[in-house]
Amino acid sequence: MTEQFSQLVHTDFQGLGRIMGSQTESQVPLPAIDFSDEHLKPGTHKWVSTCQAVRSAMEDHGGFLALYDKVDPLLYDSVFSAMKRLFDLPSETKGQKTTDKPIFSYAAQCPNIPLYESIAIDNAVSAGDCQKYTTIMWPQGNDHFSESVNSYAKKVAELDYIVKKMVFESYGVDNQKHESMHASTDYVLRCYKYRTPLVGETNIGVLPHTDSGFLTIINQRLNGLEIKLQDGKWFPVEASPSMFAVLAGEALTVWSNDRISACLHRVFMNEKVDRYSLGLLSYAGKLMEPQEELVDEEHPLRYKPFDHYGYLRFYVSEEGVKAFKNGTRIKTYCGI
Ligand SMILES: O=C(O)CCC(=O)C(=O)O
Ligand SMILES: [Fe+2]
Repeated sequence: MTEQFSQLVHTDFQGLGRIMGSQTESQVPLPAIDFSDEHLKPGTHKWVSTCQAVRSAMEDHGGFLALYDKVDPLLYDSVFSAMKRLFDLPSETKGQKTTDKPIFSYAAQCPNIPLYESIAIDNAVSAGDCQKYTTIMWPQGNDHFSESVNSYAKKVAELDYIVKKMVFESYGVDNQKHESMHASTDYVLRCYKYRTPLVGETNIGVLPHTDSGFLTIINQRLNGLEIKLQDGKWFPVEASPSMFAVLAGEALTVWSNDRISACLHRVFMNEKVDRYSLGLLSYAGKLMEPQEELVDEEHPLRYKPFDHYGYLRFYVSEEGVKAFKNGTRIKTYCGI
């Protein structure tokens, strides 16, 4: 892992660790929203009611479960077996530089989350970029890897596109703005592996945290992901090929001028086999600001224009780490 990320994970999660321990499992579920219905088309009743459900879940919990059947179970098996082979490569191979963007392309052996390992594939929705990434990891080539990763990322990006279109529409923000943001969105496919704990070792996979992107869409191979609900309880997400946890990241908080808080989530390792999961994260490639439709007397402007990659660089700076400990990272970076 990069030294910077190690420091970030180490210090970040020390502060967050205090949140844990006093919470019990939630009895009220996180809303599950159906995106598999073929009648879910813009303009229909179903579309309008789904937009409302998305907005409510985002405002209440910072996320929801999407039931989405466009990732075929065979593709799900294929991409997770490709991931396993990626993680089986030597650390020096996985740790190679694959992008200039500050997206923490490889993280492992973080002192306070020893089970966690994570790899990021930049712009996985592009067949060419998947191929490029694959050739760095396997100079002899690995078509199974690049093809399954690219097909998977494209399917999940379709869900990301629909969810964002609905969020924009639910707040009365023009669809043109959505299209323009979509055109400059960078998608990163992040793969996670958690080894089983040794005797006496922690079963914490990742301590409670929020993500720095706009949306994160997680699909897990094994249970372990938990989401903090409005009532303060933790909701455990069930693993399934057609169940995706859609989580608001800090960029969505800025976009929404604080109407939507980033989703707090964590991972536990409760099983006796390694856990794999996948997250499609989206970053704004262009400067982004709170939507004017979401600024009024009751909701005065809370953020300055936001440079997403600037934020990722700030994230690992001394000031960023300090702000994180105080729970003010996004505010310190671009708050008014
Ligand atoms: O493994 C998961 O399901 C989520 C991991 C995660 O939240 C993260 O690393 O940001
Ligand atoms: Fe996360």
